[in-house]
Amino acid sequence: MKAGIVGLPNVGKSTLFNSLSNAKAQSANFPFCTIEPNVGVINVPDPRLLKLESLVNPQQVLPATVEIVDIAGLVKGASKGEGLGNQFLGNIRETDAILHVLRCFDNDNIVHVDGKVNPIRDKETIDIELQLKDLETVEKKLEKVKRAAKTGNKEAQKELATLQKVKDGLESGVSVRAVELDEDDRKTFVKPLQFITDKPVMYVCNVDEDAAVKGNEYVKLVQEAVKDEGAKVLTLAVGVEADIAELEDFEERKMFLEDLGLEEAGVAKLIRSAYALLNLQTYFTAGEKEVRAWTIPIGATAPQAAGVIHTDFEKGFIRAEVIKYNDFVEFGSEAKVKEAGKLNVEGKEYIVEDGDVMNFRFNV
Ligand SMILES: Nc1ncnc2c1ncn2[C@@H]1O[C@H](COP(=O)(O)OP(=O)(O)OP(=O)(O)O)[C@@H](O)[C@H]1O
Ligand SMILES: [Mg+2]
Repeated sequence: MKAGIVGLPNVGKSTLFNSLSNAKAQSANFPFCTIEPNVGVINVPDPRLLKLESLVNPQQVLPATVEIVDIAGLVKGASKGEGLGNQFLGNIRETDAILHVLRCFDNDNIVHVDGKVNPIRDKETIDIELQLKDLETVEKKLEKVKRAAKTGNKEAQKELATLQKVKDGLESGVSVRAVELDEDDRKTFVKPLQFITDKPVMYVCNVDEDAAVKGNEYVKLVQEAVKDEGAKVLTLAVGVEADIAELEDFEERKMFLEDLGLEEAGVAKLIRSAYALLNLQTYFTAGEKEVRAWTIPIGATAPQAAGVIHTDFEKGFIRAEVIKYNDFVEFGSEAKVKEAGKLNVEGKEYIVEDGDVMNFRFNV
């Protein structure tokens, strides 16, 4: 899974990137600080991993990971080559989800490229740029499809009609995800084009420390503005999150969070929300060598889950031994779970559930 961060220049994108990943991006108080995209890996925090570690005592623990891309800020006209963002929108096309950072804090020392803090206007500016980029994509594709449709090809005519709707929508400021389309047509003709505005989006309201828990007026405006989109709005004191991420010591982190009135780092919540946004879930493997979290789509079968570890596991899948996470914790070890008759043997049709502790049997 891969997520991309977008937003105006100087709104806290790289700061967010730094609070999420252990890669270090340059963040500073001037627009277009970021030029080349930053790519990092996020470890997905999961308290269940710590619990499994304490029970199994493995040589290593490997969390699930998400890749994250931080690009240059976008400005009005970015899609026409204004600023630096446009050339990097390609990096965003390759991601599975968008984190849209909105500046929701006042601070006269931090430059706002459009002069005044206004998250609603900022959001529109970015949306328009992303829509214009998608318009380019659909126009290019339409050229080809039109030719095929002229020859009388029925499928091409259907595709033409679908893409025309997308184009009309984009031209009137509607993101691809909000254009009304037949679900099958969307899957066949629209999904493969990887439109940026078709990706699930989460709005990250970057607030100052005082608003970390309750948000502020700007956040309320954002929530109101996007309520029909069904998109998630997250309030995050991004600057503070970056400071917390710097702390190595667990206790120190905890104290810092308590001072702010937070139970956990906001980025943990953000990552969980991103999982939900993408319909992803986690299963575990727990052996003496390693305890590890794996990411799979909700609804994945046992062989598909095995395939995330290795394609051979999927091809040669025989069966899976499954322990429910709660049973593992209750009985304390695989052997004890077995004794209690709580280890289930499952076949190819088994739909994996979040938190399953799995063992695969396969032929190579
Ligand atoms: N919540 C906040 N409160 C106060 N200052 C903040 C907050 N979030 C970020 N900043 C500051 O804003 C400045 C810009 O942050 P950052 O470099 O992350 O922006 P950016 O969106 O990546 O910009 P660019 O598009 O230019 O790369 C930095 O000085 C950062 O410390
Ligand atoms: Mg930056």
